Amino acid sequence: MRAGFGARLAEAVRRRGPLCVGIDPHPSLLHAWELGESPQALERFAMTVVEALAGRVALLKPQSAFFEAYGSAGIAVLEKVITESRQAGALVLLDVKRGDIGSTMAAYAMAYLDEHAPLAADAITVSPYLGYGSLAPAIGLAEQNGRGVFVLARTSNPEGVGLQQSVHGSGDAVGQHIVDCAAESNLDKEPMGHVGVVAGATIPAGELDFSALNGPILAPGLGAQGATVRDLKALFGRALPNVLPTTSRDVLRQGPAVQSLQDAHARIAEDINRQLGI
Ligand SMILES: O=c1ccn([C@@H]2O[C@H](COP(=O)(O)O)[C@@H](O)[C@H]2O)c(=O)[nH]1
Repeated sequence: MRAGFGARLAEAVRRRGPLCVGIDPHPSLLHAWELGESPQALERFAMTVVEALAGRVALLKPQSAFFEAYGSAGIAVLEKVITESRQAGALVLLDVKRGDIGSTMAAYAMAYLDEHAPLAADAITVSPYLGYGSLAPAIGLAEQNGRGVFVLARTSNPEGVGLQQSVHGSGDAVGQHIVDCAAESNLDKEPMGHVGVVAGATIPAGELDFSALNGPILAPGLGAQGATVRDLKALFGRALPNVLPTTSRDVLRQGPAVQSLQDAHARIAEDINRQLGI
């Protein structure tokens, strides 16, 4: 039986470091790489990133939207990205941000977290807007299969502030409430649980308390969205060992040469290690 996602992630980060790289085939990047826009271009782009980084990073994060845009041909490329990244030793966090009523959530769970699903990833992102409880089928199936989920708590985009800082019925801000719900799911799990949260690297320091989380924190927003490695230190404090700093465009812009992608990853990873000691 596969070990729990928390244990698998902790081991991967110990070996390869915490920096997660996103595979976001923006049309503008496909053009910058002189590939044009087609399913073949999508495949060339995505598989170049896999070739460059799947043997080096703990976690790759394909952004599903950019693959879905090409219909079934794009989904076929996404399947290949997931399979080959995992074969090269990277864990795959599929950024699909799914969320629905429980019975439909169960179908999403089967699509991405079941052993035999063509798009099965090591973890997926999920949205708690229909209530944290509605995510139970995904949280349950993930645990059963040694996989994980990352729940949006406080996103990196400026539009998220009003909703995520508003006060929930519990009396806490919505973002903090989600962190606390995830903490409950992770209670007593060693070395940490399989329910992570997403907290943007762009949010103000001190807004969220992660002390009880006992799970991973995905921190997007580095680089293209303006956050710096230095921001992470103030923002996450003692929770830093659980943080997975994440960047997509900052690395992808350096392509198409495999070596340039690897150099960009190494530069940011070194900066994280030097400044944060993680
Ligand atoms: O709060 C969030 C949640 C997810 N994302 C995703 O991460 C990447 C960021 O890409 P960059 O090029 O490094 O800006 C992208 O796929 C987003 O959908 C996020 O940015 N913020």
